[in-house]
Amino acid sequence: MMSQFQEVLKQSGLHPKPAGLVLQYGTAGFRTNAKKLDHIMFRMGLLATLRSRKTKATIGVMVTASHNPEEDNGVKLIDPMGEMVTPTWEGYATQLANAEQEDLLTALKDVIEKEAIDMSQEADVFVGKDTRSSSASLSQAVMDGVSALGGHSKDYGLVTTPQLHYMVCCQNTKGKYGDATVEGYYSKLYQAFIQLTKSVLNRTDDQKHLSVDGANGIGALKVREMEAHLKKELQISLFNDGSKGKLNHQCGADFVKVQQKPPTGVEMNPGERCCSFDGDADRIVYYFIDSEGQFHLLDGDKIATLISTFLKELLTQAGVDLKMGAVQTAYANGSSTRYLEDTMQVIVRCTKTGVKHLHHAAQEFDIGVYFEANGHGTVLFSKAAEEIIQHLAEDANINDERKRAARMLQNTINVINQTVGDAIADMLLIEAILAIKGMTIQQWDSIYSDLPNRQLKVKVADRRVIDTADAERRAVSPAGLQDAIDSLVKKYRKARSFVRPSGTEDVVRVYAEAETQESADDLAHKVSLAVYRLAGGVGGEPKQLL
Ligand SMILES: CC(=O)N[C@H]1[C@@H](OP(=O)(O)O)O[C@H](CO)[C@@H](O)[C@@H]1O
Ligand SMILES: [Mg+2]
Repeated sequence: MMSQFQEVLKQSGLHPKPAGLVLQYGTAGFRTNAKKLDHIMFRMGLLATLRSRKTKATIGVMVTASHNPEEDNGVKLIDPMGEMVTPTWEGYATQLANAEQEDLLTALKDVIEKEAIDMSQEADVFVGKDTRSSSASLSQAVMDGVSALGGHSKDYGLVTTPQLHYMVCCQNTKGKYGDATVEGYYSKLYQAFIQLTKSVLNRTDDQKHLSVDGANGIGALKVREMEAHLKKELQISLFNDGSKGKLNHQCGADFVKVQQKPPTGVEMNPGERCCSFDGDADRIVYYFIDSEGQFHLLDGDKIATLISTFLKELLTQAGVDLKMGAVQTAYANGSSTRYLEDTMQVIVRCTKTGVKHLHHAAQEFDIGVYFEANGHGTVLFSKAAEEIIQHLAEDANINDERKRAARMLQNTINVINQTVGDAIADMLLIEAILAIKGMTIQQWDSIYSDLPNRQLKVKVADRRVIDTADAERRAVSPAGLQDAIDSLVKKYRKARSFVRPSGTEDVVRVYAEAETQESADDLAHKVSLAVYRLAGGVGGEPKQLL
């Protein structure tokens, strides 16, 4: 044990912390300019090793900054079942990250003591990285941290974030969830996809075709890898594959969602289905242009609706009574919530932003469909629900329709990545649903109409002055801000607006929706001004959108 600490001391000198630098484990781990992250990575290697000893299971560490610029990087920890690391340990991550060089051992020993960790336990850590130029050396720093504390690391190299979550879950369930290899991942997903679509006759090449914007990131590489398996049942045209463009630059799911326009680098013909991944392939959005050249976005809300409709129909056909719910955040378009609740009669929950909150809420249902509006989401099936479905699929005494539906539910379970939102898995499920329902993207889009909306950012001196309640839908501080928002919202029809400090960027986010785009833009702008004035805005006043 003594020698482990000496090793940490020695090794940490090679990954020194810049004095005074303070970073926080936020919504999606640590995320900032890559140059500031070497010590963080080393220390997260240390922490993952402790977490592995504590849980007696394999822990994952993913090096990525998702949709953020190529110059940035980040790191997130994955718990044994493939879920985000538990909040207490996020706190340890922050403590460890911010300990000055000379205090590192004390901070480390503090965690060991608080958690009563047996340092003689084995420790295993799976490490993955995205395609950023800084990712190679940063993931090496993670592995240096693991080995300094006597843990074993396995380097998966270039993988998507959801692939690494999947590996961790497979490993800790001893293969019950699948094989902990990239090959195992593809084979599980594509077999389920082929099973789902095999009964659909006469699909034309047009129906099988999908354009994918890989955001010049890891998702593009992985789509290429998987393509061969799909046996032409899905014919992908891949754009922004990383061969020339810059990661996430004018492309990718976040760009398309926030800008509400097509990415650069994608050839689009009217009516053709297109989708965009983000930089670590845990988000997906769909879109198309119509014959008038107008752009239509099908975001996480539309995806959640499509999947919920499909599952509800299958449950009815299979004749099983399982409690299904949908989980959204305040960013969900009001029309989607109304459609799910009123038309589909599905229970809808609203949580704070951040996948861990949605994931947690979705676990309350037999079948929980959760999606952030930005396209991050998946479906969770309770163990009981999986068992009921499996029994039904194998039951010799039920009619063909019920059996067919039960088998489809089974294949849906297999195609989806239940550990975390997964662009590739979600894409396969969506493509299968559209094929089975014989639906075009236009038909999908017309299930309900989005309310026009706008997202803006405001820079303030300290975004922590904004405190929110009611799943971030109301600002409780600073004084007067919520009143100001309320009186602005009243001036527009079908309007809603809220503000919250971002957990990944040093900004306050403003969201507004209303009956017309002009009203949504105007409301978002006026709320931005209120934030600027009441919450310590810096730089120039927010300008009216042109
Ligand atoms: C409005 C929005 O899209 N916010 C995103 C963004 O979080 P912020 O806390 O809003 O910066 O990044 C998170 C991590 O990727 C994602 O979970 C979340 O949905
Ligand atoms: Mg991402």
